[in-house]
Amino acid sequence: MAAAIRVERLQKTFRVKEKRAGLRGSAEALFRPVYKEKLAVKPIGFQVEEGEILAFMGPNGAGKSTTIKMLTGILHPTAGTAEVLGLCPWEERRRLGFLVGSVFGQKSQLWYHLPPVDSFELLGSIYELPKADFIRRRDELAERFEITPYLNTPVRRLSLGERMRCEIVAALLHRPRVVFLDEPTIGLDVIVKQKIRELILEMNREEGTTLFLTSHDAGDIEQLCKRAIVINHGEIILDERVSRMKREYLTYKTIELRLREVCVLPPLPGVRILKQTANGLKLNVDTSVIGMEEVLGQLVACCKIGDVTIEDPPMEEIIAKIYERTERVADRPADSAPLAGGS
Ligand SMILES: Nc1ncnc2c1ncn2[C@@H]1O[C@H](COP(=O)(O)OP(=O)(O)OP(=O)(O)O)[C@@H](O)[C@H]1O
Repeated sequence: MAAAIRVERLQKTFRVKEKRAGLRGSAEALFRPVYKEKLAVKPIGFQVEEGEILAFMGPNGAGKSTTIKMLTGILHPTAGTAEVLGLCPWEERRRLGFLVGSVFGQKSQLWYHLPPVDSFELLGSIYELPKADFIRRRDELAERFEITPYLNTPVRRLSLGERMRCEIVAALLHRPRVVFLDEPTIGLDVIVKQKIRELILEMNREEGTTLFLTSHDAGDIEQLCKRAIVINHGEIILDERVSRMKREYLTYKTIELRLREVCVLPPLPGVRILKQTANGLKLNVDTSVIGMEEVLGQLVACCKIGDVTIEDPPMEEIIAKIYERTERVADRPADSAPLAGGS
């Protein structure tokens, strides 16, 4: 399989003004600014195969967006090389634009006061799509992403989930071979998140699109990706198959229940009660010990449930576990198995 994305020793340093304390410090900084270097992305390297869905995950400020911006040609790196579909993103940005798409969960590419159909029209012209092809593609995507009813509604009146589906359609109009999705499910509720994930998977299956996905959400990674790269402080700390990651780092979930009456849960191995009130129960489930189906089955059998939410461990905890294990591996003899399994 060919590589869709190839990155070698890619690095980005920002020059930032140093902050100084107090009023006097602020005045001095205004007239005699002192700059310092901020290493946002340390030299990193990886490859993404064509048709692969790669999760690029990490906590706030880890360097995910900076990496995506370099791979889409928005930012020039300080050093290193990258190729996306054989093109250098920052030198051949225009050509690359015809081959890749991007969705930024926190930044819209749709005109806020206009209906999506107008933004699509404009994008169709930018991508030089022949009129008939454009209309066929737009209508096919609108149907698949179930946005036909909102095509003529101004974006400002759409819910976040509706807008996100329109954003993805906008990114796919020109049949890109690689799509960068930066936090595509941020701020969405569980059901809408699930829908967006299904649509993303369908797009990969049906069109063979390579997907580069950043997310804080362990659920996105578990459900969408086979491989994940974890970045922290601008450095890749893990490049691993998601199945293995799930076994080693995503080993618990939190279940929160709203109850209609008091519930007495029998002791279950791997299940710890975090909090219990007359009408609520919060549990920690170690999924390496007990399956979620079994726990949910027991809960349904024993309790009158009003509502249930299931949460993945926060990213910070996953990172802490990775470091913990890295340290343990570093203590092992040199001939033992490496931490990063790659793809
Ligand atoms: N234009 C910029 N000028 C100076 N520093 C920047 C700039 N853009 C990003 N940074 C810094 O670089 C580091 C990496 O930022 P980046 O936005 O890539 O992180 P991220 O992993 O995408 O985080 P988040 O999940 O919060 O979006 C951060 O410390 C950030 O403050």
